[in-house]
Amino acid sequence: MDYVVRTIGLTKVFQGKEVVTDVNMNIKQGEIYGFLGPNGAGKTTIMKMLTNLVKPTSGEIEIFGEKLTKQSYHLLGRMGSIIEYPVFYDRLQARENLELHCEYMGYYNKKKIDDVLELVKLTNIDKKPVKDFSLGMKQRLGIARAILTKPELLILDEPINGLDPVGIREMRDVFKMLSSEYGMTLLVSSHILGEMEQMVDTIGVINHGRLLEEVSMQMVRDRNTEYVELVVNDSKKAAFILSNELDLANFKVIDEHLLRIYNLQKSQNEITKALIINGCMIESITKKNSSLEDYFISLLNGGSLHA
Ligand SMILES: Nc1ncnc2c1ncn2[C@@H]1O[C@H](COP(=O)(O)OP(=O)(O)OP(=O)(O)O)[C@@H](O)[C@H]1O
Repeated sequence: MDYVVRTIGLTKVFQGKEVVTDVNMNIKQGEIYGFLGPNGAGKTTIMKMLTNLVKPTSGEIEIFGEKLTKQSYHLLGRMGSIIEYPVFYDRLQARENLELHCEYMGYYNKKKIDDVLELVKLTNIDKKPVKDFSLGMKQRLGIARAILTKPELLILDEPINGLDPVGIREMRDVFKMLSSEYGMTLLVSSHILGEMEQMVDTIGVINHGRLLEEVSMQMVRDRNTEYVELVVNDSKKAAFILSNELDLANFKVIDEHLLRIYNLQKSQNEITKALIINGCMIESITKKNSSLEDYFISLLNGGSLHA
């Protein structure tokens, strides 16, 4: 397996406080890797270590198979990033900011500037200084700048912060396109699960500086089974009917009124009928999906992701 990023025991201590602890993360070539965790979990600090903005206290970082050191300018040149808020020359226009970035990076191709502006859907911006941009527009401009030199690895800290739902969808499409068409590898952080779940291939869940889980999104989806929720007057009685009359075994009594039936092999009609005939009163019967949110929240020990 080719990994674009690997960290081994990555740890950071700020003023005696450990904010990143023994993180071993693995980002595969060409994937979109999502970093999920509440504010203050340590996402930004890890991203800063990956881009040499912060020095690790201990542990190692490998990027493109090479160990990252203070002198790794050649590795940094193959990366693009926005960490925390993108900073621009506020009184200049978007295009002027991008031209300056090209010069700074030793890269000049005016055609590319139009391409990236179009890609992030920043239009009708001529003559407007960046200081008049909305937060969403600044995010788009930041992404345009980060992809201008076609990096192989793109690191984006909360890139969809400040975007409206349409903007979020557009950015998601841009990220997917960068990964599928340009083979770019992306590391994207967010504290909102809903933003991540439709976009990433692998998710790394981080809390209190620890990587709690690194798992493919497909595996997470497979784990989330559908079930039928039954609200009845007497769940013990209902359980008896389900197993004796309908031969069902895969259900769970949650409390005295609530049951969940997994891997349903009978129709809801059959269940309702059997329960009623046998004298059990049904208040409701609903098909449900145990949400991804439940899964991640249980992972974070009941702590809310929306800090
Ligand atoms: N330069 C610093 N000096 C001291 N403490 C710091 C420094 N930078 C970050 N921290 C602390 O490290 C912890 C992790 O912060 P970090 O910004 O990495 O979290 P995060 O998951 O990115 O959250 P956010 O989304 O709020 O940026 C926080 O408790 C923060 O206060």
